[in-house]
Amino acid sequence: MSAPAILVEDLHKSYGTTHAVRGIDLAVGPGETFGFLGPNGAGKSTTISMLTTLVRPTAGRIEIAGLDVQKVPTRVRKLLGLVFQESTLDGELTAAENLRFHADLYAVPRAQVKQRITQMLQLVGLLEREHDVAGTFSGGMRRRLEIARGLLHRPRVLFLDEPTVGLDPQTRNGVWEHLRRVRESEGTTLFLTTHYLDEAEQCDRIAIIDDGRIVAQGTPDALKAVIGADLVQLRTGDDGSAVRAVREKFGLDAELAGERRAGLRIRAKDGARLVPRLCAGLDVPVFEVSVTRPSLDDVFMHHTGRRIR
Ligand SMILES: Nc1ncnc2c1ncn2[C@@H]1O[C@H](COP(=O)(O)OP(=O)(O)OP(=O)(O)O)[C@@H](O)[C@H]1O
Repeated sequence: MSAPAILVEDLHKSYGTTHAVRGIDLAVGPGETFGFLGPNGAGKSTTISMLTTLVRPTAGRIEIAGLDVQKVPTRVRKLLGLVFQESTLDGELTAAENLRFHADLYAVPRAQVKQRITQMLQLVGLLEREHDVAGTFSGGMRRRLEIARGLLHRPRVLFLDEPTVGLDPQTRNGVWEHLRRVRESEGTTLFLTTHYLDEAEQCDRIAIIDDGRIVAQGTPDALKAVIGADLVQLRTGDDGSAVRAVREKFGLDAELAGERRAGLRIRAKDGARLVPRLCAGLDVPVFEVSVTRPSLDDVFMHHTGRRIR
């Protein structure tokens, strides 16, 4: 059996009295897309910096494709591709020149460089901009060029720290379309940090990180299944008696939404089926109904008591 692409055991990092990472364990399989989801300051960047040999852990162990990051950092670095929050492209070089510079740094065999650059630019949809200066590229194009560059030397793992932060939703979708193609055609393991819920949804598995600890880990569906039920929200003519009726007639867990006249909330397995029965069975007028499936934000709330933002 091949070694996990990433193996982390009891990882810690302190900066003076700030305990940024407080004992993280995880294993990511080859070819998997793994997301690290958490709010600002949760410890995502610190973790990714340790995984990529840029920051020394205070304690713990990291292996990339079976190699110990602290014992053989130089060998590990060759197995990694990096896309960081801040662009590190040279704006005065063309797209192809940026990639060629990287190919030299990573000693990509000369005979392969030209073809590999063409392949990667094609993969991220930038082949026709090959000879344009990177400084003229939009934010989304720059990010795609960085992804191409990160993959050029065929890394085992491509690390992406907040790969679409600051991009508008449409551009973010575009970047993800290309990341999906990367998964399919290159089979690279992707490890990314994000505080966007929709981005986390794209991952095979995610770890939810808060205050330096992983509070939950699994596939997005499995994590949402822990919440177990849809949220049905109603606004009625008399929310108090509606809550009592839902409990007595339907045997369901209902509560007032908080403020006066803010409605009531019911957790139920199949919200859409419940709604017509509720409307028919309640003796008070129903003004508004909504059914929400559990989101990763609900999962975050469930484990931390807070919203991700
Ligand atoms: N070089 C450093 N020196 C001191 N404290 C640091 C350093 N880097 C990070 N920290 C602290 O460690 C904690 C975790 O920060 P980190 O940047 O890893 O979080 P994050 O989840 O990546 O958040 P963001 O998305 O805002 O980057 C924070 O309290 C931060 O202030």
